[in-house]
Amino acid sequence: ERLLSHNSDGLQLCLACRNMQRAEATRSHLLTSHPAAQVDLLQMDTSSISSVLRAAQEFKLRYARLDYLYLNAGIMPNPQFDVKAFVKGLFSSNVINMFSTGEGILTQKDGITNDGLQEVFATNLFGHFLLVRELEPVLCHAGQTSQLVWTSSSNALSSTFSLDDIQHQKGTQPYSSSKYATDLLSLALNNRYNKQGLYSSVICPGFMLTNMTIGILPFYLWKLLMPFFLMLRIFTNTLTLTTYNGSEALFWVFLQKPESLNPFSKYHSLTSALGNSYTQPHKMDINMETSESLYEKLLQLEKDMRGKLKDKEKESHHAKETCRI
Ligand SMILES: NC(=O)C1=CN([C@@H]2O[C@H](COP(=O)(O)OP(=O)(O)OC[C@H]3O[C@@H](n4cnc5c(N)ncnc54)[C@H](OP(=O)(O)O)[C@@H]3O)[C@@H](O)[C@H]2O)C=CC1
Ligand SMILES: CC(C)CCC[C@@H](C)[C@H]1CC[C@H]2C3=C(CC[C@]12C)[C@@]1(C)CCC(=O)C[C@@H]1CC3
Repeated sequence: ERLLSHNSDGLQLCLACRNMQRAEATRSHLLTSHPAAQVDLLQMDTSSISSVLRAAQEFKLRYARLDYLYLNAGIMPNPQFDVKAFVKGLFSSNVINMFSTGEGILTQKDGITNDGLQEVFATNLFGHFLLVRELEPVLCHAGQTSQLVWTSSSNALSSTFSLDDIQHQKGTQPYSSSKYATDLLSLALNNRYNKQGLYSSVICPGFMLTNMTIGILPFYLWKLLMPFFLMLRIFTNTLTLTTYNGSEALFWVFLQKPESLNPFSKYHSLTSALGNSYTQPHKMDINMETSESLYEKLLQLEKDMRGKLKDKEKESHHAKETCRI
């Protein structure tokens, strides 16, 4: 919506969504305020390898070029709020950090996808990684730049991520781990693709009340807490609260020259106590060595998963042939 308000003439949007009914509703909403806008839809479920491959194929048939790819889809399933850790945090010197990152007070219950991957990892990271790899021909063009924009989080914590368990099978903070892996992956992509004109940046929308976070507490409690959160903005500017404020950095990045952005920075949407939104970079807690190791592991996993998919296709082809005989 913000992109269209800025430039609805020259912009062609393609919304890649898992739920076509919701996608249609979004498209209608955008067309109501911007009747001349070009808004296309594409069905894609980032948690499913075959869906991502199909969507990428379809995209390449429809379009010759992709200038901006917003990698925003994300889940935080079954969030559990640790009241004890929260109360302890309230009386510690870490209290502001707790409200801006959610560190130490949230855990999740992860699931397994049909491909056999951890659901949070597959949805938040691996599906997007595959998509970027598949869309390389439309993203990399001589003499032109393209940009990947990842929605990461202030909850991306190195303590929750391990190179020995990139899917976070063993822990209880898959969300945080997937977001830290996002930061690492963006750096590795810059390292590999900048020469071909493809740049990657990471943003953090701050804390917003959305479908993802609303279930953490009962709805009436959020309502009651709203004045408290607005007051807290005096101490931390990370409480963006609305999606409009949260999208500030996503929009800001669109306006920048990709070459001018720092691959080690995360661009934060922030909102001041007076309600003004702005974007500020913060250095990420990442290094090139870990980022390259993660990239190698993702490439290996991609190879394994493609192998499995081929075997499945062969099996079903064989079953069909046997049926015919
Ligand atoms: N809310 C917050 O405070 C923060 C959010 N973020 C990040 O912002 C991003 C947006 O989240 P937010 O707006 O808060 O939450 P929402 O749940 O409102 O949005 C998440 C979006 O991702 C889509 N999505 C989820 N899973 C899949 C999938 N498998 N395939 C395709 N699309 C999928 C959802 O589709 P559908 O409509 O079908 O559900 C939805 O549109 C996420 O990456 C999140 O991690 C980061 C920091 C803070
Ligand atoms: C008075 C209390 C009951 C208030 C509790 C508030 C917390 C539930 C929230 C405070 C900071 C929030 C936060 C997130 C979730 C909800 C809080 C912990 C995120 C972890 C959501 C997902 C993200 O990507 C980052 C957010 C950081 C802040």
